[in-house]
Amino acid sequence: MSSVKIECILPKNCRCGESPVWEETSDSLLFVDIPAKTVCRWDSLTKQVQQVTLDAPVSSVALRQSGGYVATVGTKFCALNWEDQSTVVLATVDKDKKNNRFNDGKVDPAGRYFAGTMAEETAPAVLERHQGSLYSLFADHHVEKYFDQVDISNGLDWSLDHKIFYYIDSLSYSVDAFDYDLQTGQIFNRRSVYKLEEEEQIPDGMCIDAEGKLWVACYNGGRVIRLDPETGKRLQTVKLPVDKTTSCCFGGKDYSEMYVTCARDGMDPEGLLRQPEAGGIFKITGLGVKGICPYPYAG
Ligand SMILES: O=C(O)[C@H](O)[C@@H](O)[C@H](O)[C@H](O)CO
Ligand SMILES: [Zn+2]
Repeated sequence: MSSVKIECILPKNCRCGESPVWEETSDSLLFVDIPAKTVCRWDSLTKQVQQVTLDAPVSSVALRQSGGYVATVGTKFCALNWEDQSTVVLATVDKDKKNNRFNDGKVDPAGRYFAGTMAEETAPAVLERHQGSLYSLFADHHVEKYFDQVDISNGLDWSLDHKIFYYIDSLSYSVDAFDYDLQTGQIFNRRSVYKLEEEEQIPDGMCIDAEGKLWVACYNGGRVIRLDPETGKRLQTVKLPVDKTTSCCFGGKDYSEMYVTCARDGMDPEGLLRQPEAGGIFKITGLGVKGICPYPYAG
């Protein structure tokens, strides 16, 4: 029986922490603070955090095969050079939707950078609906659009055999699956694999573990849940001392630790007194299951 331990490893006051990604080569955790327009890198050995501030909300970050990172910034897919803090725009989406921005993004096993958009929120989960779309940036920098009518494009990951794409549109309160063609990057046959229960609140970021089970961060639910996408059953709930848990990834030695981001925005003063670690980065150990390493963008 494993004993689960949860600790705040970085008291960060993120307004909306998101997109945790483990970088093995630097023993670091990358993440973003969306409204603060920052990409952060926490070195697990020195415990130091470095950050780069960009010129628009940055909603996800990913590794890049050729070095440095890629990030979704406003409605642009960008390359990010960490050393000189410069960005290069690789592609722009939603040009006709001035109030839109990207939200969560992740690289597929073939190196395509998937990310979806949403209308800018006036308050957490309050926004003009059906404005978002799901896209991916191929290695040659062309963009494909999969579908529109998305409310809040959020968590995404792929099955271990690369044949299924899992996706969350938060306001559907559902974790969905598509058949996935890794060769072409096409998706087919959408269906729901899990509907959130009321106390689980809003499904946000997601990652898969080495047993093919899904971990979903529940915004306002203060927890991550482990799901079996084959049976549609919840296998485990891990509660955190903060309500606005936004995303999760595996990292650390052998990907045996889970890192969780969360938000402060939308909390009232009383809530912030009760949950002073809101906006910090959390580490969960003792889960007894490992994750898999993140795929780097191929372009
Ligand atoms: O982190 C995200 O994905 C969004 O950008 C956030 O704003 C919240 O999570 C959302 O409001 C809850 O659905
Ligand atoms: Zn999210």
